[in-house]
Amino acid sequence: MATQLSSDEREHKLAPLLKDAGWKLEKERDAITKPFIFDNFNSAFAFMTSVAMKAEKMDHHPEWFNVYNRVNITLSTHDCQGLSTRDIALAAYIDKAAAKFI
Ligand SMILES: C[C@H](O)[C@H](O)[C@H]1CNC2=NC(N)=NC(=O)C2=N1
Repeated sequence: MATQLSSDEREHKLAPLLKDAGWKLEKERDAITKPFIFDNFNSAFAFMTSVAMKAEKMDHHPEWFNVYNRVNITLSTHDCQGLSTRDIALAAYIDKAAAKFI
């Protein structure tokens, strides 16, 4: 069972994503969000496919919204109603995957 990030994890694992990697905390709940822009729909969907495969392996799924070349992603852990280390791990994968398709 996932548990919410501790204050130590927020300081050492979450803060770098917010400071350096373009993720933002949502205002109304404990979640992080980031917009991605690709050259076209094909690249956006290839990226989404890569993230979808990883999400299935992790049994941890993004909330996302796609229009043509834009993908807005929100991460949070429903099981603990907030951010967990699973979101940190998926965010790291997402940033790596995006770099291949942007
Ligand atoms: C039953 C299944 O393991 C759970 O519902 C998984 C699936 N994917 C999930 N994804 C996310 N983002 N949060 C969860 O708590 C979660 N739980």
